[in-house]
Amino acid sequence: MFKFELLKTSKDSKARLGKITTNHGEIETPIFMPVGTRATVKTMTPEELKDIGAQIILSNTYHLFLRPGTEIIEKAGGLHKFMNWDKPILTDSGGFQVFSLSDNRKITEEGVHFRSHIDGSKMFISPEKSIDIQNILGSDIIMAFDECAPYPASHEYIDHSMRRTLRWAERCKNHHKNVDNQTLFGIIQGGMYKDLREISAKEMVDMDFKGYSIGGLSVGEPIDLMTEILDYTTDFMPENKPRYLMGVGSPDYLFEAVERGVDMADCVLPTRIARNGTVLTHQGRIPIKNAIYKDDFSRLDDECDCYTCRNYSKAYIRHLFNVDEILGMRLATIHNLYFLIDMMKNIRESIKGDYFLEYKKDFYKKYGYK
Ligand SMILES: CC(C)(C)OC(=O)NCc1c[nH]c2nc(N)[nH]c(=O)c12
Ligand SMILES: [Zn+2]
Repeated sequence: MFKFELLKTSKDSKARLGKITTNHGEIETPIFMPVGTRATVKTMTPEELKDIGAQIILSNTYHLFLRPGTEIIEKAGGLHKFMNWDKPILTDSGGFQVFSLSDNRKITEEGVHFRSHIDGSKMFISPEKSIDIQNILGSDIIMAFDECAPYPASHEYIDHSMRRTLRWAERCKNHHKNVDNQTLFGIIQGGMYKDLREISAKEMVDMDFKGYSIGGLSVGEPIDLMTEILDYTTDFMPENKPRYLMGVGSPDYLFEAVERGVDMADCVLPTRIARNGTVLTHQGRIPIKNAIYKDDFSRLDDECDCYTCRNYSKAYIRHLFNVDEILGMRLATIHNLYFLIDMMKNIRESIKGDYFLEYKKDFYKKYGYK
């Protein structure tokens, strides 16, 4: 089953509070979703994810199709069982990954021919194939197969790509049968062109999906351009359906997205930068490997009460990174994910109490944003 309840919309911005109900549990929005591309949120156990408050995680059609392959996951009884995660899972459709991971790919009306980035073997994914794979994975929310167009790109290229993505979305909708257990979201494309974003949004809304993603943003464009296109696009999206901004996950991008009416976001940022020792704190990012922390016995962030901050010092975590100990990556990941998940909890509280814009201003000032 799938239900989205819009609980409150702010008076002084488009920020809103919602609740999504799925077969595997409820999701309070706005929400940040940790990315577990290959059936694991890197370095974290499911128990640790629950402990930091993760409500839903992402996984990826393209990567799991390549390894371990759908046969193994089917035999395991689906992705929830395979990875021992009994809360909601959202899978991305693989389109984006094909475009960003594999070279010498060929896009045709039928689908995308590409070579596996693992062993170079010839592969093919179509809208129908993507739906079939996601059906085997058994994720609660699945994505239409789209082309996430490169940035920058000409109006002509984006127009052509966006219209093909619309035709692919239609094919996904027609092919998707498991509607009771899996909910298909359409993905709005259109690059940085408002006219194309409007066409994509209106056509997608006409196809009546249960939720909509905004794709093709945070692809390297300046944040002001991202927020301008996002602000324009959300106005064409139905109030009573979730809005999911893909690939967004630094604190400022999340605040800007929520302010413009976005309910869901995902990004590898917090987990990826944690593994190379960049820690998110309320005073901005800190490079924990830096020697200045070698005898600093304070916690990573004096306002954080995550497992890492309650039990370890900067000096210890810097030591772990310095001698390449895996625990360092784990402790930094726990903290970075908790930081964003807790920030989103505070954002939900601020919308509830009608002080979202004030909270954003305070956060930006402390963090060092403009
Ligand atoms: C470069 C990063 C990953 C930061 O952002 C984007 O590319 N943002 C766009 C994006 C992320 N994930 C997607 N999945 C799909 N199906 N389509 C998309 O457009 C995207
Ligand atoms: Zn912490």
